[in-house]
Amino acid sequence: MNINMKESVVVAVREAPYRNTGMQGINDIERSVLEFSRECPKAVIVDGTVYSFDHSFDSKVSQEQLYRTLIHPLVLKALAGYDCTAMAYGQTGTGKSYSMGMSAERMSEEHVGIVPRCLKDILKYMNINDQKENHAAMGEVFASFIEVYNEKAYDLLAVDVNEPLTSRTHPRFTGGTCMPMKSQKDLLQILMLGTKNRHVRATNMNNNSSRSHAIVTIHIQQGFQHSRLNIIDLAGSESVRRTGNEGVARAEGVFINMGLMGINKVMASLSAGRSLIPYRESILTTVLQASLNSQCSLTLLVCISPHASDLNETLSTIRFAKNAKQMKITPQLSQQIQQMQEMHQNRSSAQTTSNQSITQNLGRLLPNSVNIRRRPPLSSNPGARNSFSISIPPGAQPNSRKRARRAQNALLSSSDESDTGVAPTGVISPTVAEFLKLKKEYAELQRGLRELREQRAQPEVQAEEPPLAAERPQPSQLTFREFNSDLSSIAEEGDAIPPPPFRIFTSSPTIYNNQNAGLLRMSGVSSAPTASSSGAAVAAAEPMPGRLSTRLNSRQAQLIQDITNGQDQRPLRRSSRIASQSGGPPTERNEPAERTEGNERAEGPSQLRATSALAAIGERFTMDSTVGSQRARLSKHRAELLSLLNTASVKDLQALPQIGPKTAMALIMQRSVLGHFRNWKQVEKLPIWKDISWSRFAKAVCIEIDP
Ligand SMILES: Nc1ncnc2c1ncn2[C@@H]1O[C@H](COP(=O)(O)OP(=O)(O)OP(=O)(O)O)[C@@H](O)[C@H]1O
Repeated sequence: MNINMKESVVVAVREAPYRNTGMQGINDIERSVLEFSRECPKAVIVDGTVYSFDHSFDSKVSQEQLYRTLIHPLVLKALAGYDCTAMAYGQTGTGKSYSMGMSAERMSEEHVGIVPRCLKDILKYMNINDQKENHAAMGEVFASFIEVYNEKAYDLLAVDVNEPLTSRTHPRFTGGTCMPMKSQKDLLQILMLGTKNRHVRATNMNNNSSRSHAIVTIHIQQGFQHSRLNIIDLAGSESVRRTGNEGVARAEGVFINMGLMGINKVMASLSAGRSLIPYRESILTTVLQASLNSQCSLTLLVCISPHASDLNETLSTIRFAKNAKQMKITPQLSQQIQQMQEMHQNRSSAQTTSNQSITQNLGRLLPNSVNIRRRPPLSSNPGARNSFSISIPPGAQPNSRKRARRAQNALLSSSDESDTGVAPTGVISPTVAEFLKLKKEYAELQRGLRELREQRAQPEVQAEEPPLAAERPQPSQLTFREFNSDLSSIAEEGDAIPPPPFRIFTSSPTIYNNQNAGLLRMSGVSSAPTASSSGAAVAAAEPMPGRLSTRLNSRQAQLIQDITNGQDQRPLRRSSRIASQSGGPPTERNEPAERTEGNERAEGPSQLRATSALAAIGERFTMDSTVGSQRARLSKHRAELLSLLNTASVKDLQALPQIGPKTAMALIMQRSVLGHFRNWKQVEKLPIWKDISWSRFAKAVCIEIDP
């Protein structure tokens, strides 16, 4: 098959089948306003006027035929490293969700839609299967599922789906949870999870009308190359008069139309070849910035109704399709990939001078004022990759700093020897089943905490009951216990802690996530001019299951404190004081912490997590106990603290004693290079500790005590 990689916009129309009128269950017998002619297979005749597109499909077209003709070329492009988008647009009830295959319902093969078919082909082409040791695999595939509902974006795979990723007040979008895909079953599971959480409602026009715009993104990672296939099911444009919606449904309709209008404006600007595209006018376009831009191949499927009563909407949809065709898009491999390819070539062509060529390549990116120098490999870690550093003069302009940082990230990823391999080291990809298990545990934990709070809120009832901790094992406590026994056993094996198990693709090269900075930069909203700062990105990726362990620990700390200490006012360490000032443990997402005078310093859940973990540390070491249990507690503590070090952001790290901004930054950089810290010995040998700073730190966080 010949694929034109440079073909920019492909537009196709699909006729919807007749829908039931709802009047005594008789089929609609209106005359169809659509005609399709054999002589002109790419055209559709709407009420006598001919409109030509790249493809036109009547209502008899099968799902397979639609996929093969329209989407399969896009899949091949995505596999070749191009970012691609398939988008369905049209009036409500015309079969957009059906075509896209967003549903996880069991259905016969003939009804399976675009998303599962795409994934099936991608997995097939990349030789990926769910066998444990899959050496033949040519890369990795991940999928995320996001919806935009009422001008807020939600991660449908997040631990807490009610927490918006972005809203009018917080418009930064950094992408959603990415789950590894090894089989169709994995996809089915995330579709089930996503569609269960997605907003749908019965309206006059559709029994199962999507009230949100949904985006499934399939990330394809092949060595240093990362491309995305975005599959977008837009909610149907609707006329409030015809749908007869009232109240919430009516408001939803307004938001749906607002998002669609935003897309129209973006498309008009791209058609006019303007450099300033109004992505910020709606949350939908903010989220779609990575999928709807001048470099991303677009295939638009417009679904139109054959009913005469829908003629106005059909004509409006046709106009939309015509405008889309005018868009000036030049699909190209992202600059990042080009750079990486260039570097790769340089490296393989001259092995001995490889580092020089990387430096030279990067040198071109950098302003003259910024110097690159190469550091020797970390002697303590035999597997450590060569590390580089870029020194930025204090007076450098903000732009120079930005470019330097970008180059530093590229440098880090290029110095990663795994960049030509399948996966970056230090990242474990959990299965969907593992994720669901974690999610269930988290739900149990929340329930347990809720029950606990309720009981604490009723002291008189509680007084009649036996003490809570001794009497009734809460589901959350059980979870904690299991979780801790895992941690302890890991700790006993030499403090080895698994790295954060989940990978989040974010829009910006956040220091937090830059284990493979090149990869991260290419994902999410790749070229967002308002790329988020590391802190913001961490906050936006908050429901990141990879940091669930830290969340569990802080919850645990709270639970233990609640049960054992009650209102105990023992003096705490500095960090613990911060925790207590900040109003204690993190609150649940839907119940923001009350802002009191004292807790103003606690700036976010991640900060709270770090500080409350420290509170737990303080508590743990002031309690009397036997030597044996102290030893167990110490290994648990060391393991937990190491886990914190492996997951915390720059800001979180600064909550630890003896860690200032510079050390925090250096720790994060080292973590990025190494993948993760395997044990405390490795941390101790890092070149970041000056003179006696390590021993001070170790003393302050109680990890050097040998019980
Ligand atoms: N080509 C088709 N073949 C068989 N059934 C179809 C076809 N197109 C749509 N349907 C059916 O029509 C109904 C409405 O379709 P769907 O929910 O996909 O519409 P929609 O455009 O996504 O609507 P909304 O925008 O309100 O979400 C569904 O029951 C779907 O199964």
